[in-house]
Amino acid sequence: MTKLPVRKIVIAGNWKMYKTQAETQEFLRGFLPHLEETPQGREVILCPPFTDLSVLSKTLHGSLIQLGAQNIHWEEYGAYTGEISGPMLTESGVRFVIVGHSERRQYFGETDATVNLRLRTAQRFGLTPILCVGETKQQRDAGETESLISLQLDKGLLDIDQSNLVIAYEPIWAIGTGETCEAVEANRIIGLIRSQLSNANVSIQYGGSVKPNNIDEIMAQPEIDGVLVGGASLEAESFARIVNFQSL
Ligand SMILES: O=C(CO)COP(=O)(O)O
Repeated sequence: MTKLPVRKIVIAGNWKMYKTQAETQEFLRGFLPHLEETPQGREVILCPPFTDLSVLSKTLHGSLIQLGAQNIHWEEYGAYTGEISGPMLTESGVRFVIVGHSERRQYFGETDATVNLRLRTAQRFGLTPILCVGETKQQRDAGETESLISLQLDKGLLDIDQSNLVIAYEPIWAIGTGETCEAVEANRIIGLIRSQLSNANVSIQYGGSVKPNNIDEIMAQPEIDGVLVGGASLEAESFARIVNFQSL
């Protein structure tokens, strides 16, 4: 199957809880020159900690990079210590927001229901949510991968506009472990995810130990439209190699 041109290539760096503002400036000095070689039509997104957003939005103005956030609360404002709202993000130049990352589900009590609320709110404020789904090693070994992901999609995507959405398949056992899901297997799961969507043109990423040495093979898969990168997005040279992947 050939990739339809309407499915955008979306490459995002999830910086998690890494990089001060000074470290962010340093990263940009090394990274930005590489974007001159980036082929047209690739969406490049950086999702830094909140404190880096305004620095980045000033520096990145006019560049190819779009800004993403790592969380959004479902209320516009209120007594929600530690949370951040849609208007705060859009004011900082944010266009995308990661929702339902496995680290939020695992450590911060995120459920499919709260994921759905956050997705709705992101869209309400004109942001494009990146919904993360994926199974643990235990669930994979028990043969539950397909049913678990199907449930995450069913509940997460309730009443969500699929024309303004990115999905990331991130098998939890492949995150930060150096153990990548085989490209062919990631392609299979992403195909299954697509078959459950009402809009077949949603861009679907793979995430989990994406590195310069496996990016070309991953992006050669027909169902995979991009990547969500953790560790390898923190270093300018390695993220540049990923963004400038070569088509096989
Ligand atoms: O969680 C991830 C991106 O959201 C993946 O992290 P790693 O690339 O470090 O495995």
